[in-house]
Amino acid sequence: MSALPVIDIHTGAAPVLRETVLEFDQVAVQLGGRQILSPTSLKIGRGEFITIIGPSGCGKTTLLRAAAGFVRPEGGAVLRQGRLVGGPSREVAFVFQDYAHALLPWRTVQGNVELALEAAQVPATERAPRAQQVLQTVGLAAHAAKFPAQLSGGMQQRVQIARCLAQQPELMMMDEPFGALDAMTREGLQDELARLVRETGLTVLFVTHDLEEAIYLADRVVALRANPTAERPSLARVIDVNLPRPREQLATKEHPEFLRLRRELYGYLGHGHG
Ligand SMILES: Nc1ncnc2c1ncn2[C@@H]1O[C@H](COP(=O)(O)OP(=O)(O)OP(=O)(O)O)[C@@H](O)[C@H]1O
Repeated sequence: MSALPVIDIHTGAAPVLRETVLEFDQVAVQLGGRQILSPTSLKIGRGEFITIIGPSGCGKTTLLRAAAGFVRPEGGAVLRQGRLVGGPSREVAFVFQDYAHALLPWRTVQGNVELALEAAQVPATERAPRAQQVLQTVGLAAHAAKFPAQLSGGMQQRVQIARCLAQQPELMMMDEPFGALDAMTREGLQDELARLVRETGLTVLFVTHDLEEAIYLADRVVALRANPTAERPSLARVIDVNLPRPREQLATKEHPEFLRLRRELYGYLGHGHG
């Protein structure tokens, strides 16, 4: 099993080796007769937080869908733990931007979380305590009996995240999960997610249009390019974010390294250079 050298920014200890959990090996995807992803290679280590940025339509969602086995590449391969990804698996959870449609409105918060446990054929008697435990983790234990429509957008998104955690996935794919939320709620959820990832050791691929969010959350930021060609492939940049953790909204975003990264990546969100 290959491994990536990584500086352990949590402890400041000597470089550690991370086992590769997901590998894109020359992955190429065409949709509607158009090349969306040109051959893209990337190795992702266990517990890494990868954010993906790039202009609209450059294939960010497509990359997540290929990783989850929803899209079959016509070139190259996606490997999970060294094994070819042939289709969807419970080891990979998906969090969508549109929480309102992701949750079942006629089920309570707890009922929505239990859905993941039903799908995994967890015995009925174990479902309630496990759902309650996950709801505790995301701070929603007191709201277990409510219905989604009785919750704020941020809380509904936490229910969706709780449902994914209940699935006990290895990888979490998050497609602009906080895109529809107001700035305050969004920042709160960013910090909560960073904590959850630290505690669970989950590996996350997170698509966002928000450059600050991308840097704030990431161990590495992956910048994709639209309309790839042989000379200008999909993978524009992969940038290490060596900001200390745990991060803080004000202190981290004022850190000189944060500002340097922000300047460096600005061009890749359609501001002219890419
Ligand atoms: N099933 C499909 N058939 C044909 N074309 C598709 C299909 N799915 C996506 N596309 C096209 O592929 C391109 C990449 O889509 P994708 O959703 O991956 O981009 P994205 O970078 O996530 O975009 P956005 O930032 O706007 O969400 C887009 O031009 C989209 O219209």
